[in-house]
Amino acid sequence: MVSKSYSNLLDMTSGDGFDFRQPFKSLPRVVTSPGIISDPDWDMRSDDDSVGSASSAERKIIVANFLPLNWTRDEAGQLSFSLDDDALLMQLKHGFSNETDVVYVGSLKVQVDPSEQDQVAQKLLREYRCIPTFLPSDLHQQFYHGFCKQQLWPLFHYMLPICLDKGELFDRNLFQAYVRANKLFADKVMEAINSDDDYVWVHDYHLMLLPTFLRKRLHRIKLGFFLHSPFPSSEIYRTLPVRDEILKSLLNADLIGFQTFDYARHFLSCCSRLLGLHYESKRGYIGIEYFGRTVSLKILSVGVHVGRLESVLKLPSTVSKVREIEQRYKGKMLMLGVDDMDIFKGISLKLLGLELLLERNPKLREKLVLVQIINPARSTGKDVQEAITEAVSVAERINRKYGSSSYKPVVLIDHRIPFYEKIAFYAASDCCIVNAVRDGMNLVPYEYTVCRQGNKEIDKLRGLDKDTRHTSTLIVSEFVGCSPSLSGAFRVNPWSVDDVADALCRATDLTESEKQLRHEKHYRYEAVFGALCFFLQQGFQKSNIS
Ligand SMILES: O=P(O)(O)OC[C@H]1O[C@@H](O)[C@H](O)[C@@H](O)[C@@H]1O
Repeated sequence: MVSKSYSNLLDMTSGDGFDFRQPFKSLPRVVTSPGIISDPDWDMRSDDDSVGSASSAERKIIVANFLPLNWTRDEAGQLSFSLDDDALLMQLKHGFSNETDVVYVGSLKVQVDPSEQDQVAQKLLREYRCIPTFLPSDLHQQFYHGFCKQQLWPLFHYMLPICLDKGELFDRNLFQAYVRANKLFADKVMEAINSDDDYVWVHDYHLMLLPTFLRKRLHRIKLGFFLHSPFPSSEIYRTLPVRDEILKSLLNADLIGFQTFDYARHFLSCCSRLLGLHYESKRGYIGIEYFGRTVSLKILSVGVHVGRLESVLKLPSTVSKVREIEQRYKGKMLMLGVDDMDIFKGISLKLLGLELLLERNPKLREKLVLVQIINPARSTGKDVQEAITEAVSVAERINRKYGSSSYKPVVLIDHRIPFYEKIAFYAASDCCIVNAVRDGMNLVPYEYTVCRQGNKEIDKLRGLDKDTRHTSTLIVSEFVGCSPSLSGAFRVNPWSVDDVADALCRATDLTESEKQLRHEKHYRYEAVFGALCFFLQQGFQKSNIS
């Protein structure tokens, strides 16, 4: 069945015939009959499309660019999949009750031949409750590597496209690919929706047009959107040629979640300055009136799953890795950086800070090591390649200047390492530094703090008793979302190499009791508030959407 509204959407994907700026007129928000929605104009599903039965348990449909799945292909070309327990989306599941049926919709990180897609889709649904979107590879390229990574990602991290010849300028073809991809995701979400009680929770900047497509097709949908990345100041956001389309689409959600108050504030400024909308703020609740609907805004900061980190920390492989790392760097202060390879992580600026520190403090040479773990880049852009080359070249220069045959001040680990090994590095490091020039939240400081608290096995390894107070030292850029919550960290302006070098220097000079106090401040926050944040993230509850 192709309804009138559906054909409009098809028009829109060809770049004309549909105006995103038309809001949806208010229809009654009351669900009149539980179960299958019967309004044919809004309900695009057929019975065959549905996943599960109408009487099944509460269902959350989590939509994200990538499914939380790892894949491998054997020599015969046979694909196999496994759940990626480390994926943030998997962590969200821990907050739902066992009765909740969680279904994921998203892309696979591997291209699947059309002849295999049905079989793979059935298997993934049956075994992992995952519904793959199977974007054609040219569409994925233009949507993800084009519009998302080259245009939205920089802008949302405050970088304006000023270089005309670098392919940074707004490209309407790439935007159309973004529209087409979002529509394909919407098709798959519609397959997953089974009843009016299902909640759809859309994640991140890749899918900002999904609320429009979904609201158009199922007006009474219960729809939340969570932005993992920053939402920039209105002065930056307003430069986006499709600013109204995206803003209005987000307003088609019932609930919009942001990592920090500042990002929500920027969003509100955009709504008021660009769309002339009013909002109401009362007792921690912010509501925007939008064509007869009230859209709620919430701060739902992502946190870490403390229990999961603790269970990995306990593994014998982790404990023996901690021992190995501590022996390798015995007698040296171990500093740690853990970043994805991305132009906004400030890795080279961090290294320049270290270089200045060693230049100014000869007595620290041979005494400290920075281990910088760099997860492989997801973006294929030239800018990322340049950032890698730059970081490697600064690290080599530092090692040439201040290293020796038995000492390297900088150790770059530029490949993915197993999760337990990362956890072991956290546990073994005296100091952790996050120097991003902009980042939505950044969970590294929280993971580091939990791991430094250690456990009985690690204390035993170090010959410590159960009353030992633990220590940790954090240096954190003031431009990352988690920064305001870390009152015991050295906050730095990552653009100031002097500032970074000073913070590194102060970190080398802390007394034991200062390190304990700073650690305890963060650990208390993490164990109590961090867990709360984590569950708030699950807080896409009935009360949030009336
Ligand atoms: O780099 P991608 O694939 O666009 O993914 C973006 C996301 O990457 C994650 O690693 C970050 O934790 C998120 O904050 C971010 O939004």
